[in-house]
Amino acid sequence: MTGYLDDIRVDPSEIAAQEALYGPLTQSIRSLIDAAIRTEVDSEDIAGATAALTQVASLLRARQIDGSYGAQPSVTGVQRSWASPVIGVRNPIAPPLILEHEPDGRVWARFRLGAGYEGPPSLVHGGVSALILDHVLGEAVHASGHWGMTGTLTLRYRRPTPLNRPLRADARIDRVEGRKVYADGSISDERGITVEASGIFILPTGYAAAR
Ligand SMILES: CCCCC/C=C\C/C=C\C/C=C\C/C=C\CCCC(=O)SCCNC(=O)CCNC(=O)[C@H](O)C(C)(C)COP(=O)(O)OP(=O)(O)OC[C@H]1O[C@@H](n2cnc3c(N)ncnc32)[C@H](O)[C@@H]1OP(=O)(O)O
Repeated sequence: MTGYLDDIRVDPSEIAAQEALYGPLTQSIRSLIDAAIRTEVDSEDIAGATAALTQVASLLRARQIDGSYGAQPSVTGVQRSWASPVIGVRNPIAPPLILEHEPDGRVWARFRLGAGYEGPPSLVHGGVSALILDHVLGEAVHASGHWGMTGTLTLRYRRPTPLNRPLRADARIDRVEGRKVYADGSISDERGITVEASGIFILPTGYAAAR
């Protein structure tokens, strides 16, 4: 059965080769998203860009996987995350976050969010903060040797989160109660915490714990 945690293994050098191939494409599309939001070129140039992009899309569509990215071959589950909207090497809407893991289980990342993540003018959209915190808390759960679906995610937006400034996300697990793992985290700017999160991640009925 295809499940949440398919574990299909491939050679790490193949993963590195794919990262080298797809990483620059993704970065180029990220830059394109920002360019499209902020461009002020005239209508002729917009029409030209639209035509060129239609061509690029049909080039990429010549051969595709069916449906979503899903579970792909991986040594560690890494490629399962390549379509992630938070860390995905193949997802241009991912900022992306480059996650660091501490020996004590804490997970953190430094990042910046630009024009594509705006909510209130010049500020980060609250749903984007929720997306990031969901993922980073989930990673802390996974780093602790558990895994689970997000059951409940509670956020407290303490101060506005600025666009185009250095930000940091942090997460750690608090405790494990049966199939439920409780995790906490935050997003901070240079002045301190802007958003706090706590989450309950639940191993679904019928699934085995990760390790
Ligand atoms: C994509 C997710 C995981 C994939 C893992 C893949 C690879 C791992 C690699 C890396 C992972 C790294 C990072 C993770 C990245 C991103 C995280 C994103 C996560 C998501 O984006 S995920 C999508 C949103 N998420 C859902 O789509 C959940 C939909 N939902 C369900 O799938 C079920 O609803 C479920 C499973 C939640 C529970 O179902 P169930 O049948 O297993 O649970 P059951 O009823 O038996 O309850 C057992 C005990 O949990 C309590 N309980 C039940 N529900 C609760 C709730 N909602 N909140 C708080 N407590 C709850 C009960 O009160 C009872 O508590 P008690 O034992 O004390 O009585």
